[in-house]
Amino acid sequence: MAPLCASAQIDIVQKKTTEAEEELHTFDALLVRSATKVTEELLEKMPNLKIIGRAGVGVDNIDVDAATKRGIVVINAPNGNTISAAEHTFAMMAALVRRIPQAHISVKSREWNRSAFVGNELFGKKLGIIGFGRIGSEVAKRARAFGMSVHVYDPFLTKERAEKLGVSIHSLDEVLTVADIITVHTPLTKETRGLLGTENLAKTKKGVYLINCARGGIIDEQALIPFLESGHVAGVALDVFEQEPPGDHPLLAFDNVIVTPHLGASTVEAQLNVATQVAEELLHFFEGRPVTSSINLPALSKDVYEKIQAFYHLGQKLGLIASQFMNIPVQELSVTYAGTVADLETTYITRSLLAGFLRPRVASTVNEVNAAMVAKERGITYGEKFSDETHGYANCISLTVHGENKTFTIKGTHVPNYGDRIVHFDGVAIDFAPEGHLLYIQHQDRPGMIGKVGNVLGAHDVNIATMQVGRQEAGGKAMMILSLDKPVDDEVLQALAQIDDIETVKRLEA
Ligand SMILES: NC(=O)c1ccc[n+]([C@@H]2O[C@H](COP(=O)([O-])OP(=O)(O)OC[C@H]3O[C@@H](n4cnc5c(N)ncnc54)[C@H](O)[C@@H]3O)[C@@H](O)[C@H]2O)c1
Ligand SMILES: O=C(O)[C@H](O)COP(=O)(O)O
Repeated sequence: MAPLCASAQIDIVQKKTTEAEEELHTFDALLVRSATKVTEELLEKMPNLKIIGRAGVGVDNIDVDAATKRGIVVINAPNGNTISAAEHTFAMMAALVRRIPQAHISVKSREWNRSAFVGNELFGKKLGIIGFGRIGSEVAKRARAFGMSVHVYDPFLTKERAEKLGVSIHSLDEVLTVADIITVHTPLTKETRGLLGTENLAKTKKGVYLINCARGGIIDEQALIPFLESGHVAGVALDVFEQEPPGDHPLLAFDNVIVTPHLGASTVEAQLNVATQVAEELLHFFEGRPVTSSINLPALSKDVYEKIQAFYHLGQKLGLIASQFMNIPVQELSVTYAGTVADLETTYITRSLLAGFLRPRVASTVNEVNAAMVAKERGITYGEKFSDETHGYANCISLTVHGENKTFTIKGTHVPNYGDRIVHFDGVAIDFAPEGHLLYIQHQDRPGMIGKVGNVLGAHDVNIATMQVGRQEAGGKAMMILSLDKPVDDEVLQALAQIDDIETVKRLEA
């Protein structure tokens, strides 16, 4: 939190959401740990919210889809508590096989019963790890130091990474059947909920030990009961529960089930790490700098951000202008990158362009977080292409919009230390800055057109800042793009449209 406390721009309110009902609508940012449930209902009460920071890893307490729909960025602190969670898992493993909690209670009860607490060694045992990300791999390192062999199931794990960490990759069934101890380290998802349920528990070795320091529900708590009763499962260590707190849960009655109250990340070090990480990201966000640990935005490093920043702005302007020009339903946007921009992280630029395009069309907030989702909802598809055709510029972004019976193409370039320029507009080569109050006029290429337009605008007290003209061929289709000191109203548009040889007049705000 220190970075936030040091910022003069940030006011910090530290309360439970239920205690802040009256103020909820005022907050720009929300920082939470796992106990706060960020539901759609809560988000509805927070119309000002722009970012949610999870001071930890798991975001299963946050309705990320609902946040994305509202254009709210969700960030987490993905590695600040990894070591603490891995150490806690290992502490639970040792406690489980040596029955330390039970022995502790016994001695505290003034007993001295050494024969009741004969345990097992970890040395030489097969450890099954399900989910081999940050925590799973740290657990593996510690297991190897204890002389255990490590058998991993993770559908996304590469052979190279497994070899590097000295573990063997297996199918889920193989891990279930060979492991003496199984520890789960996946997120809680549709696929992992109940992963160790009746069917899979039946495949485990008789006398297996199980550990869940990841998320309640990965091991099905109800399914576990008969396996404990029969002695098939020798012991279970749980730091997390399907419902937290678990209340009077039947599992708590088993002597060989050892538990902690979701303490994996509860160390001084981990809390300092995650709080600092998420606070720094939050400040970056409000300073308009890239955030690197967003759940609902592609990751962007500072270096990459600095390179794409200019194109990000250009993309947004291309989308904005195209959307107003094509003020009809559209089905498809096609973006082509050429020259230096084609080598950059274009996903971000495309998202920005999409957000610019959608902004004049939707009432709700649309930004690079929810642009793809909003486009999908409205049946608009989009795609990226790459080309060598830069039209003589160092870089060129070309956007083609496909609507019913009409297609429109706009191309722009970014000139360092000069700015953005639109260099092609609806088939005509032109050169204007996509800024401010613009007026598009399509007309026949005849002498005197500029004067006539100037007269109408002058008569309505509208000052022209710049004027660019272009045409396909002499005497054919021609266009003017004017930049004005103030927006024009419908009366001015009608007066311009009445000039002979003017075919279309459109207001474009950029
Ligand atoms: N107890 C605690 O206090 C505590 C602390 C930190 C993290 N956690 C939890 O630990 C878990 C792991 O965290 P992490 O930082 O290692 O995450 P991670 O994203 O680095 O790793 C998760 C791994 O699970 C794998 N995975 C995903 N679906 C899978 C599936 N169906 N089968 C097998 N593997 C699958 C992924 O490929 C990934 O490698 C999360 O649930 C997190 O919320 C708990
Ligand atoms: O996912 C996590 O980071 C852990 O479950 C820790 O959660 P907590 O910080 O809310 O204890």
